[in-house]
Amino acid sequence: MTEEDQTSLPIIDIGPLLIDDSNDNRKEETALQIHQACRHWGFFYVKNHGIPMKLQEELIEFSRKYFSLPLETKMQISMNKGGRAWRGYFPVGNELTSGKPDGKEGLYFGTEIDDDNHPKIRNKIPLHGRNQFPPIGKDENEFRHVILTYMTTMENLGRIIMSGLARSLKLDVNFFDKNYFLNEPTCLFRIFNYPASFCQQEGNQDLWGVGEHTDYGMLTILLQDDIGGLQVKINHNKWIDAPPIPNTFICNIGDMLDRMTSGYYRSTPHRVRNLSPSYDRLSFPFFLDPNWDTEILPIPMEGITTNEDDAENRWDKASVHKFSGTYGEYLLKKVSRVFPNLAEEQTIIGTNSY
Ligand SMILES: O=C(O)CCC(=O)C(=O)O
Ligand SMILES: [Fe+2]
Repeated sequence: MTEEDQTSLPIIDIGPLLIDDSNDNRKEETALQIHQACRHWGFFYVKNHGIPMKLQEELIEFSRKYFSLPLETKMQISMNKGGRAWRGYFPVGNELTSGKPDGKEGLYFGTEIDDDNHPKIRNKIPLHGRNQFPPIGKDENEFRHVILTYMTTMENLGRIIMSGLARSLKLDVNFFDKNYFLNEPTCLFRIFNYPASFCQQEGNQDLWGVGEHTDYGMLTILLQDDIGGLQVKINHNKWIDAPPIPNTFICNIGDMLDRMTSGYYRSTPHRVRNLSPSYDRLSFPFFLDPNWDTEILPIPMEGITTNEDDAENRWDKASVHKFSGTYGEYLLKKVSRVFPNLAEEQTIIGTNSY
């Protein structure tokens, strides 16, 4: 099948990766499917992932309750109250993914660090710290508990998928843990609400819920509700839909994996537009990224033809193969650019060097 013929993303049964048995054949079969998906698409669905339906439903239900609150109530946990951790709520239009305001509002979370003596806090490292949780649920901690449980569950799932991805590259199954996560991956979690009919409104016709972009890190695991609107660019000008499929997650590889594999696995551009005239769309991307302090060096790819020549064709014209430094430095510059106002407040505006 040529790429032109393909109109839907593959669905991979990752059940074998979850089972700890000595028979590796089924794991290798899953790894082969991951290999094909990453080579052709950079995107795939996973099923048989083991994440309880109840947890997914609670997350969706509490989020819907929160976003339906009046703006001034939501602003009580706005991102600029979250200080250097850059956590909390941002209203529609505040994030500029591809230089233009996005038609979405959202909540930003990361690994919860509430110990002021933690080295990252003492050293005033941005994007680390306490979360701001919406006071939703029977008691004020109920949504908090669901979010933290979901994040832990996603981190575990992400590591399992990365073990399959390591197999798919003929690497040791713990390769990414040992070399890039170092027991402390950078985990970011976002909850987005794309208001109904935003992009159809007067003056908004050329805006997107999220404009074309690639993800910064290694692996994104996305839960979406049943509205749809995610589109994936499968070659230079062809976009296909990535519709919701019950009890699956969508995975996609980010720029760091593109860089580590010297372009063998590409990070694929995607974008979102909620076309529903009457229903808001919820989505829940979880980002499993390298350790903050790790330098992202390419993996030796023996016997594989790689391709680092990407800048000209990329959505941002910036090569992921030409920066030097740690993942934290890379991420900070990227995030500063999509939230310029916040970056100015924190005086951590990034340069345009990559
Ligand atoms: O909302 C979605 O479906 C995708 C969001 C996304 O692409 C992102 O946050 O990077
Ligand atoms: Fe994305």
